[in-house]
Amino acid sequence: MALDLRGLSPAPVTPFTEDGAVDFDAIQRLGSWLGSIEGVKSLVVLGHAGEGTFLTEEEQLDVIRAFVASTDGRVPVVAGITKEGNKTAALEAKKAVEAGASAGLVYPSHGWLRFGYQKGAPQSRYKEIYEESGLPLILFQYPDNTKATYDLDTQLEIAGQEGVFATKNGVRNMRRWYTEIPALRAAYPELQILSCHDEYLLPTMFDVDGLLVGYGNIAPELLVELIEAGKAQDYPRAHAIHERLLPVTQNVYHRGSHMEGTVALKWGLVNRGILDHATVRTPLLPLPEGADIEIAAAFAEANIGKVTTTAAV
Ligand SMILES: N[C@@H](CC=O)C(=O)O
Repeated sequence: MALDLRGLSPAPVTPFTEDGAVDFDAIQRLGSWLGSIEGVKSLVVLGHAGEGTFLTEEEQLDVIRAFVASTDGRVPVVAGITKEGNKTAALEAKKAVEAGASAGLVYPSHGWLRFGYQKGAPQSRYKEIYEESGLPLILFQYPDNTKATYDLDTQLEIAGQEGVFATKNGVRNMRRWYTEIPALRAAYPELQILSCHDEYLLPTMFDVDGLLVGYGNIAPELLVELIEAGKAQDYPRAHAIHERLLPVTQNVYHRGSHMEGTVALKWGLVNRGILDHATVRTPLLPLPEGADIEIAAAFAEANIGKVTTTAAV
């Protein structure tokens, strides 16, 4: 029975202490709060929002364990699998299983971003990772404007492989979205389709089973509602949620680069009362002066306040 991600899968940040170590107390606060929200189906760690590739291998495994422990194992943890070679990625997945991960989000091999991929290579990556680790896998579709975006045939072949049960789609090209999502659905009705278009979720909400997003760190309650509205094909309700979120979306995701979004997410969590500060690891840099004040104003405008559940404090 495949893991059910038909709802919200936030990609939690990795909190750090002010001197740069992984902050396990903050992971406990963040994970237990997110995991307590109805509609949250998994926590996806070690992705971009989680600064996964900025952690040592030992820290990566500790982070998986800590997020599993934060919900007493009730909410499955999905681990980002990011190593460049198939063999190294497969071993990474195997260790993630040992640390308690229930599924893996497989990133494209980094070099493909610059050079593109050989036909068949992405399929071999998923196959080798699954064969070595047995970890159920999520197909990760990168944006159309990168060379690591998979054409439809490649996606269909990966989606049909043993062990692949979901896709996280961030293609950011609606022409492709409108043809490729229906084609994936028609070929594999059981494939779980998740959008990750953090910076403009609304247009994708009516075709998906859920969201796998960094945005889920800071406004999980409203995103769960947005998913429900999308599934009900209730455009006015979805649009109203989008409008309410807009100041936050603009201040977190409509920034200079998507990388800044991760830093902004941490400021968002400061506003929610989950983090005390927004320390990140380089090459991420602090946001320009004043951004924290603008983010706080955006949360106030959207009427998103501090978390009050006892699990979080
Ligand atoms: N929304 C982003 C998050 C990065 O992992 C994406 O499109 O993948």
